Amino acid sequence: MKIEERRVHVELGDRSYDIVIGLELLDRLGDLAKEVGIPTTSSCLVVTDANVAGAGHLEKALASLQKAGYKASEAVIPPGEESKSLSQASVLYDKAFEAGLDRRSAIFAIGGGVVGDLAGFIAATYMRGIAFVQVPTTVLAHDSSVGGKVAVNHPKGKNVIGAFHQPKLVVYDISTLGTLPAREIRSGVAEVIKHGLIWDADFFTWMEASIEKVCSLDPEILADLLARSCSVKAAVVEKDEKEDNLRAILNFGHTLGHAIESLSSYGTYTHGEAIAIGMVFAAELSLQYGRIDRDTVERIRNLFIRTGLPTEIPSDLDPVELLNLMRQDKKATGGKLTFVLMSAIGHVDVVKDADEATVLELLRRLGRNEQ
Ligand SMILES: NC(=O)c1ccc[n+]([C@@H]2O[C@H](COP(=O)([O-])OP(=O)(O)OC[C@H]3O[C@@H](n4cnc5c(N)ncnc54)[C@H](O)[C@@H]3O)[C@@H](O)[C@H]2O)c1
Ligand SMILES: O=C(O)C(=O)C[C@@H](O)[C@H](O)[C@H](O)COP(=O)(O)O
Ligand SMILES: [Zn+2]
Repeated sequence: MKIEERRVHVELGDRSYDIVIGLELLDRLGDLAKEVGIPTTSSCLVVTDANVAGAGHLEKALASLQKAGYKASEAVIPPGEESKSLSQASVLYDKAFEAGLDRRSAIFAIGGGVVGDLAGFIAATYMRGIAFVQVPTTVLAHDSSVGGKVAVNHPKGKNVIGAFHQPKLVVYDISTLGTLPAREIRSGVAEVIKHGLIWDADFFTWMEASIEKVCSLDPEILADLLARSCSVKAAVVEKDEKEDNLRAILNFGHTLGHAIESLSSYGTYTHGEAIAIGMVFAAELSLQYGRIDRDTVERIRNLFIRTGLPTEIPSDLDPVELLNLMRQDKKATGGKLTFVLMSAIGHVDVVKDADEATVLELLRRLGRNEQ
């Protein structure tokens, strides 16, 4: 099967790059890297996880890089959020030295958000920063591969040790999504829905009409969907690369979502599942503030339910502990609770001093599954 390749440009001056979306792009990875000027004269390192390697995607990527003249070494990390750690970063620095990477070398991140965030963090810091190429292999990674946020986790919180380091190129081979478990497809769709909710009401309405087709991975529909979702992300990042203000809207649903991930030790919910719960909570809080009506909240909840995502706050998570974690969120300053709240579908604002009593009451009520 053939589809027309889509390209989304991210305009950031001398840090600009393209997101190339299409089928069987791994076979062209080496040539695409050469086109953006990554030299073949220095060694490169391909980072992936064991599931992605086991699905055959690493082998393809290595073959393509070698065919294009790159001397490529590999580093395969254990799958899962636990790998986004300083100890795993240390293992990768050792690999980078062993592979002889120099300041003109590049790192290729082939995988989901975990691989992309971790490998990007190594690229941002090894020898004070070298080039990297994002090769997303999950639906969710349409978000993580774009925008340059790279990080590892710390016991104090998610993504709290990190940097802004833009990739040179994003190669999104949607053929790789064929081996992705169904749960991970749904998880990634949560960030797509987020992009509609924060920026593009028509996109959200289109998702309501097409959600079943989206989850069935029809390549044409998928390519359109991912290009449109990446375009929202690119538009926001172009306006505010380092999250001085506007970029915080990309954190819609993440104040509670990150707290849920952290309190459940990153083991129970995927990132997409946690932020789906967080987005429904943010919609409910927006309703409490009189910013949107009940029908809008239910429209949002229904789309998540139809996607197969959770929407209820887990009753085993203590609301007070969730609140404490939300106070430490990166968006919060002076310990004040910060939420991204809606004023309509497609429109959100950052609210910097949400009332703690209101938030706690809502956490308690929704944790008992009352509406
Ligand atoms: N940097 C950002 O802007 C940003 C944005 C969103 C999310 N994130 C981060 O991304 C991470 C979540 O990313 P994710 O959902 O992609 O998780 P992930 O990287 O853990 O991938 C999900 C699972 O799918 C497996 N997998 C990946 N590709 C596969 C394929 N093609 N075939 C078979 N299995 C495959 C992985 O091994 C893993 O088990 C979180 O750490 C989150 O914080 C970062
Ligand atoms: O790119 C951004 O900015 C985002 O907020 C995108 C989020 O989907 C993503 O989960 C990001 O990693 C969260 O950033 P953080 O700064 O809250 O850790
Ligand atoms: Zn996210």
